[in-house]
Amino acid sequence: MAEGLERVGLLKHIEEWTPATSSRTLLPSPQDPVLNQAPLTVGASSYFDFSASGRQNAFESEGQPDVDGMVDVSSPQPILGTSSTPHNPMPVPPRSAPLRPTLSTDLHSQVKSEMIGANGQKKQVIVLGSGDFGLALANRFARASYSVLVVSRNPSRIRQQVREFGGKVATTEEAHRHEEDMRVVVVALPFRIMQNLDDDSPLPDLLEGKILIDVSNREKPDMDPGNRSQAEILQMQFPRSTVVKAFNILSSHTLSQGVGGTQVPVCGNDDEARAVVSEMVQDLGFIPQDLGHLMNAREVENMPFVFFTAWKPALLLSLVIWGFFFLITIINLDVCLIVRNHKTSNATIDWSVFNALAKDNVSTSCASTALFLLSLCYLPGVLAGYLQLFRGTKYSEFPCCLDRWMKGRKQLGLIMLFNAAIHGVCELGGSERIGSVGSERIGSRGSWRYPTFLASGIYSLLLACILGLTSMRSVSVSLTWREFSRIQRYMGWMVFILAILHIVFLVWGNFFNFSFECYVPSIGQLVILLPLVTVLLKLPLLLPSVDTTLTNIRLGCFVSSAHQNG
Ligand SMILES: NC(=O)C1=CN([C@@H]2O[C@H](COP(=O)(O)OP(=O)(O)OC[C@H]3O[C@@H](n4cnc5c(N)ncnc54)[C@H](OP(=O)(O)O)[C@@H]3O)[C@@H](O)[C@H]2O)C=CC1
Ligand SMILES: [Cu+2]
Repeated sequence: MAEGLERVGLLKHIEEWTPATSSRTLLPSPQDPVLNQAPLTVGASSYFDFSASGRQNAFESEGQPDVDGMVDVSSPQPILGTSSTPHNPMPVPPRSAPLRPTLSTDLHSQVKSEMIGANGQKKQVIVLGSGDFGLALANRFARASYSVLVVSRNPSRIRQQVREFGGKVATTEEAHRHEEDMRVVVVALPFRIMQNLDDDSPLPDLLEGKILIDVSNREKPDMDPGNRSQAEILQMQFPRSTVVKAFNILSSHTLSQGVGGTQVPVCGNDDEARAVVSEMVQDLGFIPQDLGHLMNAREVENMPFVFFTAWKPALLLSLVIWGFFFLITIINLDVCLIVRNHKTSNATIDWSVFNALAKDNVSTSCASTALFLLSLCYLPGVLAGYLQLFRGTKYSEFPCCLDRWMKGRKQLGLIMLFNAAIHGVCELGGSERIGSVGSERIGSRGSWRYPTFLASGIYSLLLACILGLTSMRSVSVSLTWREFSRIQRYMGWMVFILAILHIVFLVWGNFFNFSFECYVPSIGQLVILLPLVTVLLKLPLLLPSVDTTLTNIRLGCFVSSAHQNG
């Protein structure tokens, strides 16, 4: 083995201990072809992709969602990937400690020139294992013009398939004999197989001294953050190789569908090896997210187990709000009607009022929830504005609850749209209450209030749909930063104001009627309160002098000497 290494000139390099230096996020520029591959479905975060985009959406247009205030909304940001820095999912541990034996810079240049194709030749990679993931990855590399060698125990089984996408197949022994100059190996074998290699397995010889890309995932999440990652265990098993964790958050389906644009965490102890792998990630149309030390693979291996984490608080809150309004509609519109009828005519209870429960009550609850959630999208931005004015800077963190609230706005916004859409569709069929109860409130169909009430609701919903559409990555990439931010900010507020008007026309004349017929205020009175508070709080921020100060703060200027001194 040592002879083999000397022959390929590696042994003298791999003895070196090179401390890693800096962590770096390899993000493409807005001009990067990767970004312009439209339309890309972005892994798990497709549809209205507020989350992965570095841009702010309508529900984040104020108060700088980049909570630490390091991203300036006034200057163009790369469309994808900016979120990796402010929203880095894990802390990168200090990088000062000496690490494992790593590839030296010389070796890296050698690897790069041979593998990255600096001399005009094809970039090369070995994929170990011909399972679903191994073959999907090999295919993807071949499509990115790599020279791919798939190493299998049974090459004849997959030869035809691999040939079709332009790859080669070999056994481990053949690969070791003929492909010694291929420096990067993707280990696409189940982890337990790597742990139970036979003593006479030829694999260690093949992997010796190479960059090993560990794509393995755990079978269940690791609850103990102190436990070593599979990548670290692999590194211990092959101390003369350089292990880099990457690609594990993708699925074989994503790879074979040609989907790109997803952020792929890359971590390993060697800076240069990470750079090589990051470049490979980029070549496949993904966005490398350099997470530094291999220790971070502990978190990275847990990522595939994350299940709607970001959505849980927003969904729970929306459900509570919806349930509350549903209860109010039942009391206000149904029970109240029964009691009133019973009192006036002493007739038997008319259960037929509940006939509209499934449609009209649901529709009203959805409308109320939508407006309430819309207020919750804008209120934190307004509060953040006051906080920034008070502090005189954007370079300070928001309190924890405000921070989490701001980060949850994208989810709240989408749930708002969902509720508004249900309301819109339900009302398409006509509401019995518009004809009966509604006519008392909004006036007869001939009056100006009824069509204005309808129009404000319809326009609000349509604009909200446009907002949602422009937040889709495939649409947003076709807009400049300025276009995007203007649409999101101004259209967002238009949606909000129109939705408020929709309710104002509904409760017109009855807003100050506090008779509380069934001991609860009307649904209109309840639902309008928070939006009004939000708008009233917003108004002082629009005063020219306040607006200028706030704009300066958001451009990064300090306007408070107190803060500067502090
Ligand atoms: N499937 C997916 O979507 C994803 C998978 N991963 C990770 O990728 C790795 C591979 O996954 P996947 O392709 O689904 O796994 P599979 O079980 O489908 O394939 C693994 C391959 O390993 C080889 N193999 C199996 N047993 C042995 C053995 N005893 N000795 C040597 N080689 C063996 C086989 O290839 P051959 O017969 O050619 O030797 C087999 O096809 C795993 O670590 C997994 O966690 C990560 C992200 C997503
Ligand atoms: Cu409505």
